[in-house]
Amino acid sequence: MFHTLHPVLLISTFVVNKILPRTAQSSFYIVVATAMELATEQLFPNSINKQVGGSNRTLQEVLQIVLLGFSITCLILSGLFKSESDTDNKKPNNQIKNKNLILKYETREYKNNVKQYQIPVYCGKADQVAPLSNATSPLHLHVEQTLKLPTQDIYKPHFAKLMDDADKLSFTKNLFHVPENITYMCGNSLGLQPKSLQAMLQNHLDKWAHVGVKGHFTGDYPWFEIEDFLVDKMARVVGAKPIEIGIMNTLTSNLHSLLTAFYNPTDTRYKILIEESPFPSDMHAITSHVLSRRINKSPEQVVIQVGAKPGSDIITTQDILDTITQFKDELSVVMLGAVHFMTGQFLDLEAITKHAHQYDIMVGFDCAHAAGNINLKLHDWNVDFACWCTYKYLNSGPGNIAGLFVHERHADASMKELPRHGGWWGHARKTRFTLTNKFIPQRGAAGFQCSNPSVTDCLSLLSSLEIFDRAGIDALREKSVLLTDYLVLLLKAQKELVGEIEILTPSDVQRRGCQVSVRVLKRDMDQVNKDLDSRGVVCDEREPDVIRIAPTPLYNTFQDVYRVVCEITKVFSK
Ligand SMILES: Cc1ncc(COP(=O)(O)O)c(C=O)c1O
Ligand SMILES: Nc1ccccc1C(=O)C[C@H](N)C(=O)O
Repeated sequence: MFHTLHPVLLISTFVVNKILPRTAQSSFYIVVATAMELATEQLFPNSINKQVGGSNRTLQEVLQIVLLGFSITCLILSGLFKSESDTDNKKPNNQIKNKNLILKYETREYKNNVKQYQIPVYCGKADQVAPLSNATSPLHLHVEQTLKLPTQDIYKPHFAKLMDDADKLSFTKNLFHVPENITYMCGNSLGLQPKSLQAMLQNHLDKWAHVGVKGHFTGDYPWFEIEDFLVDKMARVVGAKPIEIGIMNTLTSNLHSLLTAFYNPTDTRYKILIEESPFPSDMHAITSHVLSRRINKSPEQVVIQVGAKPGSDIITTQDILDTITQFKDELSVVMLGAVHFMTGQFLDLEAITKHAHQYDIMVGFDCAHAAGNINLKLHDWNVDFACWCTYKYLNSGPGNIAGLFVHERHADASMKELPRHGGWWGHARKTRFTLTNKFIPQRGAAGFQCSNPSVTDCLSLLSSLEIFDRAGIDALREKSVLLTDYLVLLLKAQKELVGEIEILTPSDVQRRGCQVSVRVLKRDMDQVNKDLDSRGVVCDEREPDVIRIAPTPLYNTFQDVYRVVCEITKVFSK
């Protein structure tokens, strides 16, 4: 049928079908047909009613038949050329369009964040779709779907305010003392003070002043069971069951207790795997165990380290798994930093644990930079043990009491299976005061306690955990992903920063928390940090050349992030 049609008819039909929605096309052809009939009447007024040739039809009737045929042909053809506007009406839900932009989404599951995000896989003008280079982030999705803005607005100054206005968690900032005239981005080192703490501590001091020793068993928070007020809340923050949580000591001393229990060197299995540049305290703890156990091996023979490939700062999961496989018969324990203090890389705890368990290797993590930062699932990921401090993202104050996790499956282990540093607070509560000399540990992580905890420490932690309960760790993580995504996006967009800085932290949101580590390439890092400080931006630095910036969802805003990037840009523009 095609080859009999006039090319003009084909082209005009194609154009009309591309431009008009189907509903408008039929009206268009009827108008064209009527216009042609009217034009014939005007041009040939004398011939219009005459009979054509030998037939008994007038010219007008013949014209009407021809034009009707023309309209029907055009309508048939319209089915062959799909209109852009028609696809708009039946828009598949993985595609978003506005006047200038077409974005196509692909659903990706972020198992560690639980949530499913749709990631834009290409972006461009409707007729020249191009791969999207830097729009692979949940922030873009949030913008398109929640704020209904074109993604290019992300770089405009009013955007940060729009994000803050849309933030369901904006109420939490006011629950903290935020230093005046400062943009504080240092929750990775020390969290801010909850406003509720002062009254809590004052009540505690008043109670102590008024009732003395009776305070152990009286008042709102009887000191004898003070940790009970924290355990459930802490369990929710790190994805654990209450039986798996201990509130005690400090991070490094908890790591020592856990190594005593879980590091069980034998003649053949005595090695410990740790990352190449761990926080020094972790390495000190491990090497001191090698010496104190008198296992007749040097730390060099015991400690295996896995690092990033040359030229990279990031350790690949595959390299960790391969190292475990390589030393599978000699490894006793894998002990890694869940979020690396320097690079901000978040390891795949679940994959590492699963892999090591195949070879009966115990797996533990230092969660100093992960607790309160990432919505951990320590129970579900089957981690054997973990420890963390509470003064960073958990805002309990400098040097405060720490957390410890021991998986439920070890809850009833005997002292022989999991030796614990005995102490009366870890002893079964009912007989704690019978002063028996036989140590019977409490079930679960509580059995790792030694001494009665500092009540001021516990209340300090409680004031922050109450805020976590109000906000919810999943919602906080969701905001954190957007905040940090925004920071990275803005940093990458500043032409003044090109060649001046390099971002170390993984770009994949699954593999990082809120912290972004930036390497200062040409300038003196210490001077850069001082300049930021003088401009009211508080970050921190790690030798030799890294600045750490941690937008913290509890008290940082999108406007804070915008301001920090402006100040960083000014420092590097000098
Ligand atoms: C990863 C890591 N591990 C261990 C520590 C030491 O913690 P603490 O002094 O509370 O024992 C820190 C920070 O101080 C840390 O960042
Ligand atoms: N507790 C401190 C006391 C003084 C100075 C720093 C700290 C830190 O916590 C540093 C942090 N652990 C880090 O990731 O570098």
